[in-house]
Amino acid sequence: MKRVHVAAGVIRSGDGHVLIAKRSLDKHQGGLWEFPGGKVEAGETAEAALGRELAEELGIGVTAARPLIKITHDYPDKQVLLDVWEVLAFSGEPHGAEGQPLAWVHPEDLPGFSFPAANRAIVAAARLPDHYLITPDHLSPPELIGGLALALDAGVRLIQLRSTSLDGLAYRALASEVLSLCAGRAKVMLKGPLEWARDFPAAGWHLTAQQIRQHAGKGRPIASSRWLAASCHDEAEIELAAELGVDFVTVSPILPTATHPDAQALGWHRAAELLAGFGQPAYLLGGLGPRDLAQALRVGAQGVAGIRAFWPD
Ligand SMILES: Nc1nc2c([nH]c(=O)n2[C@H]2C[C@H](O)[C@@H](COP(=O)(O)OP(=O)(O)OP(=O)(O)O)O2)c(=O)[nH]1
Ligand SMILES: [Mg+2]
Repeated sequence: MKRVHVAAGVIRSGDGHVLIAKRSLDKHQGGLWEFPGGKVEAGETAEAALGRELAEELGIGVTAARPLIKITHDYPDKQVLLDVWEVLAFSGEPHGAEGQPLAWVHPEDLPGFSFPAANRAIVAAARLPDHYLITPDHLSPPELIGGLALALDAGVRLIQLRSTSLDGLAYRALASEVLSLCAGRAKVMLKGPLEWARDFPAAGWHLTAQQIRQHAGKGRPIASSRWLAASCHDEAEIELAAELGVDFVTVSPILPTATHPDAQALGWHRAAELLAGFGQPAYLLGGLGPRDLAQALRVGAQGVAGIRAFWPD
């Protein structure tokens, strides 16, 4: 079976709602909601197909878009490559030009809609920002809270609270404080023993590579309503993370870093290869800063993650 290349767009309103459309019953995956788009024609680029399909289906003109995620999925009757773009700017007012129902949905409400099976990663990607802040180590809790408050004001929306220099009790106390600070403003990912997860229902969990290996074959360790992420460094870890059903990963180190000068950096090319086979959002980490975002998006990542380059001074 030949894989069908599809271009689809995540379109946002001024107040951050996302546009979805209902597929007509006579179509493949009919009756389910979709991100508007359609098949890439022979000789056409995905970006051109996106513009053509959104003009045909919604009557809008796409003026700026950037890659969001690529998903390879095999339905029993069809193989697709969904090439999903974030539409950054468009002209016109979207309407169902083919009679299809439309809905503007808050990103956090997307999981409540019925989409084709391939769309799980698109929904995750549409809800995640393009920067993942990992807190620096060796800061006192008050310094950390102060820095996080500045980061929130600067627009950070996804935060991993690292723990290595604190004992369990102090980390848990800090985690509670960070969760109150970030409530309604940023998603917080905690790290630590999974037994702690039930005590922090508002937090997602970020697994270490060692935890992915320990949980291999045991299925997703926390409820699917919560964010689950993992730190990956090679293909084997990415595969184990995918089997566990993680929502996103970090992949590192991309470039050599001052703190790990001897670690073998993956480089951009290898990062692209690793991401092509994954199909969930991935943040690239290690020696990168906000200036590397465009390159990270080009190799198929959701965005960039970092510690120093992202921490407000
Ligand atoms: N547009 C879109 N297609 C999706 C999504 N998820 C998903 O599995 N698909 C699948 C369903 C279809 O098999 C294929 C898209 O084809 P399509 O029916 O939209 O193609 P088209 O707009 O060119 O329509 P047509 O001319 O064939 O009627 O991708 C999604 O979110 N958006
Ligand atoms: Mg279509």
